[in-house]
Amino acid sequence: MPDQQKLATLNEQFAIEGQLQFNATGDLIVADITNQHATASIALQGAQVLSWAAKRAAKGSAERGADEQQPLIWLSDEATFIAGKTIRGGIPVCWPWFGAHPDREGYPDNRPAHGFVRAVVWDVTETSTTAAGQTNIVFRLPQTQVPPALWSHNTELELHVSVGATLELNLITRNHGSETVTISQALHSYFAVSDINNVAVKGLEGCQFIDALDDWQRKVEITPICIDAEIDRIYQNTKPVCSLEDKGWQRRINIETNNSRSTVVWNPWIDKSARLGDMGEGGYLNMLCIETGNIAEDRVSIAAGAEHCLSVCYRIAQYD
Ligand SMILES: O=P(O)(O)OC[C@H]1O[C@H](O)[C@H](O)[C@@H](O)[C@@H]1O
Repeated sequence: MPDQQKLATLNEQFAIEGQLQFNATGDLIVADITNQHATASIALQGAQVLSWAAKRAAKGSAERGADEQQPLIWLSDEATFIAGKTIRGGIPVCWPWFGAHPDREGYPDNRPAHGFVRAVVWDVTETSTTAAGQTNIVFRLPQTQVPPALWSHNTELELHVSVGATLELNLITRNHGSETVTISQALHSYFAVSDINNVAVKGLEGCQFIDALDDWQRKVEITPICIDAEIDRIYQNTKPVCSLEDKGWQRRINIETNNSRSTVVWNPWIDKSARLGDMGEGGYLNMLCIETGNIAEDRVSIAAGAEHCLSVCYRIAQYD
């Protein structure tokens, strides 16, 4: 159970009647959002979006619900909501490094994969609504959650989430120090799919990728990507739009990005799912990660006093 006093204070300060409320899920506090467009939930731990689903079109309307309410985001049946433990699914924030720490040599193994911000509790600093009926929430990483042994730079990190007819995320890194800071980062979105055998990723054709499953070799993508085995690739210098086509659910998810040069495509398939242990029975069949970020050669340098905003907008469209 989370701290009841903290939960009450959050609701007093930031709840929006009929739209946004803070609730307990396991050990964690979650912001539950509902508005005319969609429902969503976001854990304060990691500022991790856990769900988003569009609302059905009004009854009697000729317009078909954009996706017939299939969820956008996949969350494992075996996800746990335990303080300090990463949650399998949703949209984890990977920062200030993606994957293993870049300086693996000589460090004890206490540098968590994908950085340290996904397993700590963020503050809520602002909630609001817009005339178009969107609900916005801003999270900030508290300085007290930055382990100096892992990150000694004077930076500030915020995640702005907008829940409306689309789901939008803006990850802002501000460099308050006196030296340039270099980060790699990703919004590690797990998408729900009807069946992994029904999907294709389009828009990465022509891009170079690093194949993490083939000795980190550099290769070039030729065709849209269909998945029938484990896949773990970091596409570099990608375009600002790619899409996930799902024949089973007759929908396309457009992934529109800004200030993102890398796209990761990941599905652990059978053996790695067994190793991970929290994917759920057959979970790999119903998810695909397409992650928006800046990784490897695409990592970002932020000058003293400057800021960087990594943005993504997920939009559900008809399958064609
Ligand atoms: O198990 P995690 O630390 O959450 O990482 C899950 C996955 O994240 C990314 O997609 C990486 O490319 C994969 O190599 C990794 O297995």
